[in-house]
Amino acid sequence: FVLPTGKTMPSSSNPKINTSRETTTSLEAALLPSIVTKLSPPLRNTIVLSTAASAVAVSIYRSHKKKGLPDANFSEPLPEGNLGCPILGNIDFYTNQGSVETGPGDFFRRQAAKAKNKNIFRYMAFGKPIVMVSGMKNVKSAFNQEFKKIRTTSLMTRLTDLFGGASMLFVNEADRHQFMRRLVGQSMTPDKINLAIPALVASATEQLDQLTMEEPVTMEHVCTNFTLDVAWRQILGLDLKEDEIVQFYEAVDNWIGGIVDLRTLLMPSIKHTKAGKGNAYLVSKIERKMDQLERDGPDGSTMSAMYFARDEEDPSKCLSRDDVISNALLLILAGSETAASTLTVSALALGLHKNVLKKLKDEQLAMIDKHGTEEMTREMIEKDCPYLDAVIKETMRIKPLGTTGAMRVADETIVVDGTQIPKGNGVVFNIYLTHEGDPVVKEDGNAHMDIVKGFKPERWLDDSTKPTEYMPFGYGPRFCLGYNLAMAEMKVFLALLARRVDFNLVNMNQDNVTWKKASIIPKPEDGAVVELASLS
Ligand code: HEM
Repeated sequence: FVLPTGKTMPSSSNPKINTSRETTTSLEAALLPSIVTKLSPPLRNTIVLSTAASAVAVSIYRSHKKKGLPDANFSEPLPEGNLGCPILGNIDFYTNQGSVETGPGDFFRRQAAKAKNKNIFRYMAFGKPIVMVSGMKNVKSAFNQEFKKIRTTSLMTRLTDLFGGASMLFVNEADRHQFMRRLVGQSMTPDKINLAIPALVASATEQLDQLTMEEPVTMEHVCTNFTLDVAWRQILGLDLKEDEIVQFYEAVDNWIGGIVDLRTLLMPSIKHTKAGKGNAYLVSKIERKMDQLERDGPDGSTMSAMYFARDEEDPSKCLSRDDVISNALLLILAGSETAASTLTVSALALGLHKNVLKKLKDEQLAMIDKHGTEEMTREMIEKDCPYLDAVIKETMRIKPLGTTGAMRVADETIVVDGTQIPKGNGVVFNIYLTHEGDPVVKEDGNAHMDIVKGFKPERWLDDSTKPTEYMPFGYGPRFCLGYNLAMAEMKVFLALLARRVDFNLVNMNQDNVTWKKASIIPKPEDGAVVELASLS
């Protein structure tokens, strides 16, 4: 918008221009009404700049308004929902995402509470109207269109940069996505998980051995260290020395911290952010591991299974180095924080409900009676620990993913629950709102979603009380690929925890549970600080 002032046009080049005002150029003269050209340069520039800025604002406003319009080819109405400011959208999406009362995702719960149909409503963020879909019927209807009419979007390119853009999460072609899932999935079959159980037991034991009765223990740290241990040992197959382990933890922490921090998305370049540096560290570790695998051949790690995987449909096909890097990053991100947070919430729930901890311990004692202390296989955990399974399911029912899964965009207009989601709109699911609507568990004032009043693992042990509106691992073609590993990892940890310790919460009690405002899966505000009452 800066005007080229101070230059004199030669009068011969355009005789019509009044050259008596030295600072008037042909461009200005052509663009401005003659009265404006007679004004002094500062005033003239102010008017021109304001006019230009207003024109740009009006054009952005109009284009955003257009984005919120229905598809005229469809008769269904748009879902309800206030899109906020036409340019910035719902400001509190950025400023008021979570609350200490319920954790992340509070923005969506407030929006849902305002809508008549809380299972489908609109909001606006990142300059795009987004439709939030909840309830299994609606989720199935929308997300069965994955790859056909909706796809994940690189709307937030910063995120794809941080994730590794070649991972399966950002692949939008059905065949290529299936190919990646087949190959990466070869490392996650029940048989492979069974082989990984000793490594999971070793990782859990390593963390539990460090517990002490001398001072309070923050369970979030213990659970995070456990899942990170699984990440470097089992997923990446690294052999880290003590000081390198600390470096690894820090890198993952900075990297994931950047992904959940909206400010990272606004940076012009992520390279020099903490998140970018964490990402670069991990990529270098993965690169070196691939060199080692190439040199020394396969080992028992998830990385090795991915690196050497051949497609059973066409054995000449394998994952490229970039594919392996991006998917290894995805596994660390998808697998570490999610499982660590869920375990931390389980620890909180066990501290709040000592009767549940007692039942869990009794089940483990029976397991020891039957199999001894040394042996643990996937089959044993599956067959002999129904209560352990119920505790984890109940934790994930009450505190699933706080916000949404990956953002999708509608490539074509789709119809869900009698409303239209116009082409170009964002589409996301909400797991919390889906669980909240379950008819079997619905109780007065939604107490069933309260970790104090509603945490009842027993509901999972009887078919008549089992929730059916339940999707903690997502839905459809993108259903969590790490489901088997996640369940095994969490079960091994909680089984060993219940065998070895009894504990009391230090800061929280039945009247006082608070949550961190921002995280992928909700976490107690203090990280579940406990005092050990016994340790073996
Ligand atoms: C408590 C633990 C976990 C929870 C709650 C969880 C939840 C989810 C959810 C909700 C999705 C679907 C996202 C979407 O559709 O937008 C997903 C996808 C995925 N998860 Fe998990 N997950 C967990 C653990 C893991 C683990 C341990 C791994 C692997 C090490 C893993 C790997 C993946 C992958 C690769 C995808 C993407 C699949 C695709 O795009 O096809 N997850 N997970």
